[in-house]
Amino acid sequence: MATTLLEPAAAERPAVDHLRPDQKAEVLIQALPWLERFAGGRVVIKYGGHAMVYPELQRAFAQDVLFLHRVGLKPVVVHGGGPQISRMLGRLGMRCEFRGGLRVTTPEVMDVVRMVLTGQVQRELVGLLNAQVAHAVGISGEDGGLLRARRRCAVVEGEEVDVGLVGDVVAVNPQAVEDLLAADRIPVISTVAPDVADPGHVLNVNADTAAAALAVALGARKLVVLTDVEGLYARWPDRSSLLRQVSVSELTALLPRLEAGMRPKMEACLRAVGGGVPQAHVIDGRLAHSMLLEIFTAGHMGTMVLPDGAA
Ligand SMILES: Nc1ncnc2c1ncn2[C@@H]1O[C@H](COP(=O)(O)OP(=O)(O)O)[C@@H](O)[C@H]1O
Ligand SMILES: CC(=O)N[C@@H](CCC(=O)OP(=O)(O)O)C(=O)O
Repeated sequence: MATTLLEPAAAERPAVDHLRPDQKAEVLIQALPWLERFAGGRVVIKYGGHAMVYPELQRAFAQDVLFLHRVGLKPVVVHGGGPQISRMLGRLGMRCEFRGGLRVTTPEVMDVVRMVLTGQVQRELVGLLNAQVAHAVGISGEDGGLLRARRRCAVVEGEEVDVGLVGDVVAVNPQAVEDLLAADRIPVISTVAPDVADPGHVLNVNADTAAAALAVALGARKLVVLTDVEGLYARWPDRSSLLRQVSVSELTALLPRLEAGMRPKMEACLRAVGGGVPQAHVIDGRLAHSMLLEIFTAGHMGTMVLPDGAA
């Protein structure tokens, strides 16, 4: 019989079968308060390119999103694809450069970014989510006026550096996403956005940044950012310095010392929590089902960013 995303083959179940019946029941009982707390709530999930490299992790991610949807939450997926864009640039013999965590984006690179994000990564993700029941619908920041962006610089050693056609989100019109949520769909969003200063052209928006702007505009209960580390380390790469919880003020103080990829992520968490999202999390996408564990169990995963005074 064909295996579906929600119903794995019996051979794939031993991870649960080693539990005693009372332990299995306990897992279900413990999830109940979290199911109640987040029922009907919107959760914006940023699925990073590094977290989607292995097929079994992609499958676990899809199962988690479908689980959230099935139990009555409203998941909204914002996907990255940095490694996938870099691979395509390499295949095309084009230059690939990052400054301050942002890709240096020439007009030629922008064509590749748009093609890979909306034409490849988004398509594959929607296909994966729709393998069993077709709830997922892919859209990009260009569709229905969803995102508008303005060109921004990167900050390298305190200096502003031009990175070309890179944008920061300055306006969100969430109506297209609202329509999909009202129809019980799972929106899957690529982060290419028209330039407010030049609407005929598009800008490359970091997916963390876009996820934060969308979480605020949608009134999300949580922003969950999946990446390829356990969370935020206070003294990277010292693995004993993982921060389980950090306040907005603490993170603001830490931000100038953060390197490359982690900087846009933590800026995004600050933006989300500063904009009224109660919690933002950076969790390990290499751990299968980390998102379910984060949302439905006590003792959260990764790093949680909270407003000042909420700890
Ligand atoms: N303080 C830090 N804590 C954790 N990771 C860090 C830190 N500083 C830099 N990093 C790097 O940031 C990377 C995550 O960012 P990135 O590669 O852009 O991921 P993604 O593709 O998920 O957006 C980690 O793999 C790690 O190498
Ligand atoms: C401006 C900028 O850097 N844009 C990113 C967009 C994709 C992204 O953010 O992907 P991840 O989440 O996988 O890193 C890029 O071109 O790689």
